[in-house]
Amino acid sequence: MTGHSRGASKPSRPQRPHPPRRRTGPTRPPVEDPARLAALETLRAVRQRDAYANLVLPQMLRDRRITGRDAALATELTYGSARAQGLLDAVIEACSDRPLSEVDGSALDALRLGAYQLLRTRIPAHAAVASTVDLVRAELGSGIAGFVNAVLRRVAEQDEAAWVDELAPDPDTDPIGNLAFTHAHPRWIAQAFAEALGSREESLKRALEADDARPAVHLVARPGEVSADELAAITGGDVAPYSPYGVHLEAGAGDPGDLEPVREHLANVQDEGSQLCALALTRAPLLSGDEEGGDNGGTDDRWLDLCAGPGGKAALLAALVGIEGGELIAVEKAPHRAELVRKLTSGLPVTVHVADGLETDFVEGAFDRVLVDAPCTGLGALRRRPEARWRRQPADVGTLTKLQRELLTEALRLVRPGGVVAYVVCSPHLSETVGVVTDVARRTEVEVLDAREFFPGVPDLGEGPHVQLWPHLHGTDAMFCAVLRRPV
Ligand SMILES: C[S@@+](CC[C@H](N)C(=O)[O-])C[C@H]1O[C@@H](n2cnc3c(N)ncnc32)[C@H](O)[C@@H]1O
Repeated sequence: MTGHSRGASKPSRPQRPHPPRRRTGPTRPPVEDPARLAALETLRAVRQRDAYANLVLPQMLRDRRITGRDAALATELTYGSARAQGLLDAVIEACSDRPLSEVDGSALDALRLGAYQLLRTRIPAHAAVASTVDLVRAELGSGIAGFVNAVLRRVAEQDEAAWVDELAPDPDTDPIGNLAFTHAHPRWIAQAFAEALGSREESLKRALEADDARPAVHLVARPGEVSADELAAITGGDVAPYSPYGVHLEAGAGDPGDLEPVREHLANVQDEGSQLCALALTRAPLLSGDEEGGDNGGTDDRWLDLCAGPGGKAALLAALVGIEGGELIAVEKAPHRAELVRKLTSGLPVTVHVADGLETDFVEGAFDRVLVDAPCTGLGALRRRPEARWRRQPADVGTLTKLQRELLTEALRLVRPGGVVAYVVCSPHLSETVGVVTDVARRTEVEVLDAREFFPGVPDLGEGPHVQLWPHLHGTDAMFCAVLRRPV
């Protein structure tokens, strides 16, 4: 994250007349430090092989039998360091005698881990520096350990607020850049949020803050099997505010995959926003396709999920259509993700097709309701995918919007006259949301419904007709949902 400093030149190294602030605390931690080692190795996997921290770390913790406080510490340090990477890198670079591009990758992982502890945790500075340097010495040798020690000591000379003050773009001339830096987001993402929010700075600040916080885990109770009240009682969670099937668990409440209702397929892990978007598809009124049918709706028993993997929404939709004796067809292009759909929907009336949604054998008008939960940048779920914000690039948007438009157009061909299509993305980026829907609606004969009607009880839905959810307003991922009906 270079280019965040106020001037064109690199900021001069801070020269502190006073001794560092945080020099107290426990003595050096033991070299045996499974939590930090797991964090360091996960950060390395993320950097070297584009791994996902939230898949690598839980597996590593299980394999190494790291539990309790150590597991909590490893999780906090890994996800926190991955999330704050751009901010940490700017500080590290300001404290280093060489550009980041010349720093050994493994040393950089360790520096991020150390800087995160210094700037964003209550771990005493001495312990943060010493434990990181010990790891580096053991793994990379004394030479690099000396470099890491020197940089981290400089990082420790001031707190996060002071570093932000020194390194962030000027709030008067670049308010979005300043907020992006402060809340550890790439500038282009903060810009995309600002455009979706209508450029109100206070909203952007709240959106970025919420995006930077550790999210609660949400569960969905399987309709017809268990109620949200029962699921909340079993798991110790709270009934969700908007989804009738939702339950919120406390942030950091352990691995939800270990919960009995999840193991027994009575519940899945699913963000409440995803639940609401799937439910919106089921709530939109159909029109009859026959000439005399008026608005009695006609058939409503064949639903399609055109981009189903890994299957969260498919499971909810299938449970609901199954109650009325209908079925869900789930299409997924990636075979391994289609397998996840099969697992997640076992016992439900679902047929899974491994196919490209643009090239299926289905005849035109074969379905009553179609969900297009299109591949997207995922900018709406950054809080759940720690490293994603630094991996995504602005160029990804153009490739994705082309596919999104094609999938939505195909969904409108596959739905019957009078049937409905929900277009959903986990992103607030206007190109992926309003841009796609507006473009397709201009080329296709379609009725754009006011999607807000299908989110009953949910506040702050703006002027419509589409719905954009936000972490800071709704406690959900930033899901977007448009509902379109094919004219009869
Ligand atoms: C946003 S995810 C869907 C999430 C899913 N609906 C859920 O709730 O679990 C998009 C999925 O579309 C799949 N996909 C991408 N291109 C596709 C295509 N052309 N046809 C069908 N599926 C596709 C991706 O592999 C990915 O699994």
